[in-house]
Amino acid sequence: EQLNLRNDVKDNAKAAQLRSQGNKMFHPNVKRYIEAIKLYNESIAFSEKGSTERSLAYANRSTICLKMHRFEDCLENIRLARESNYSGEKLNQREKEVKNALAKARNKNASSSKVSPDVVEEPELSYPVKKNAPQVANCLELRKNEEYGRHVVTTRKLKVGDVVMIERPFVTVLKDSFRYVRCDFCHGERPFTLIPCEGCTMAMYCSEECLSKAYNKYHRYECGLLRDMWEVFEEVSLIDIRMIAIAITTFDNNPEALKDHLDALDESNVNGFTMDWNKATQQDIFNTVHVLTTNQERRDSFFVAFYIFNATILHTLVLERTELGPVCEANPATNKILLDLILRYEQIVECNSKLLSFNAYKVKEYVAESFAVGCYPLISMLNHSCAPNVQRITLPDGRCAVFVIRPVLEGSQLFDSYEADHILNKRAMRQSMLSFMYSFRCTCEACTFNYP
Ligand SMILES: C[S@@+](CC[C@H](N)C(=O)[O-])C[C@H]1O[C@@H](n2cnc3c(N)ncnc32)[C@H](O)[C@@H]1O
Repeated sequence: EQLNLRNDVKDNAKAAQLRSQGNKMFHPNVKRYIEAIKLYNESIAFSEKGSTERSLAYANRSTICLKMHRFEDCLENIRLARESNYSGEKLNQREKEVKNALAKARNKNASSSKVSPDVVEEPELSYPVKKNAPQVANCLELRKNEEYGRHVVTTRKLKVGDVVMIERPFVTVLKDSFRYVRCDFCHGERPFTLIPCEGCTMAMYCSEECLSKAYNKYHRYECGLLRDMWEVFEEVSLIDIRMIAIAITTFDNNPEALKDHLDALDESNVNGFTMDWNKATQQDIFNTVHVLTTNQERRDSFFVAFYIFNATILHTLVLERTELGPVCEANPATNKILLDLILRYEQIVECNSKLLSFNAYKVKEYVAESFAVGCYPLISMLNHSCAPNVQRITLPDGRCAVFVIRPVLEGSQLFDSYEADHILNKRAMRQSMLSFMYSFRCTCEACTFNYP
């Protein structure tokens, strides 16, 4: 009650309010079209299916598309508005206008010899791949010791610019500011044509295909919880619930099968560097995430209590609002495993999640802007240094490439930076952040010699 938890429901009045805010941004004296599009999208997400509000928001979005010469997108919005029972005449005129403009643009393109498609160069691994793990160069090995736990070592000398890992994320969640700009499933930037989930106000998709893939892969278990979880705990809890959802769908939506699998799993035998990814099932891949470090034994009891508190709320909501409720009620052992997993993944996310970023152009310089948070099974094996020798770069499709940024000697460990590079942060601040979030005291060269 104190957290003011409530079901996420469509709300046409709120949709109308958001659309009118969008209209203010669209006004000829303001012309902040992207802000307007975001507000129209939020209005679409809040509106009920087939409602006047939804049709008006699509119609307004079509106006912006026309203004921005996005003719195909404009036609798509006209189609969506009509599908939502748009009743006015305005769209007929707009459709004519846009079809003419489109025909002209096509004629112009046909007569122009200059066709310059955007060619994006994709990085490739700089060395032959591991036979069992094509996402990793064959010179990388996973080792384990007292000081660092599991860590990644190179068996050959590496030079600056080498690419040694390119990995797909196991799970990702959009950051708030991109919720009404990017597809919640593929994260493609499609603000002009997003369509909403009909069950919640938090997820929009670039296509029916992504909507249905997301639903089957995880959204059916998170749909009713996302808004509350986001309002109370922000992104971390959203990845947590998404990981639980993926775990359950991986076992054919059967939590009992997941429980049996976990009961039989020997965690000490799971090693993503030696596993055969060419033949790996979804369950094998799930195992590599399930065994990521939680640091639970190193955490202060205050934090463990905090995680338990969060997990209890999430668990209660899952029981109340998803189809897992009756299953858990009938089987206390499954209920317990669900709570254990929520608590475990909350902590896994805390110390293993990475930002997915793109290069944004802001006031005369490019800066890395993060649009999502994700978890990568093998990249999670990289330990931290405030003077790292590798750097992660997000590729357009969400894969993460690991580049060497300082020469690395044969037999040395690869070190990533957990957003605590000595160039950007003072030692005291880095150390307190690392100890708070990752439960270790950093003894890297930058900390030892107090690099400026
Ligand atoms: C993303 S995991 C890295 C892999 C981890 N060593 C393992 O065994 O799973 C992050 C955790 O590794 C440990 N870690 C990372 N960098 C470290 C370092 N420089 N020194 C000691 N421990 C470190 C901390 O426990 C941290 O929370």
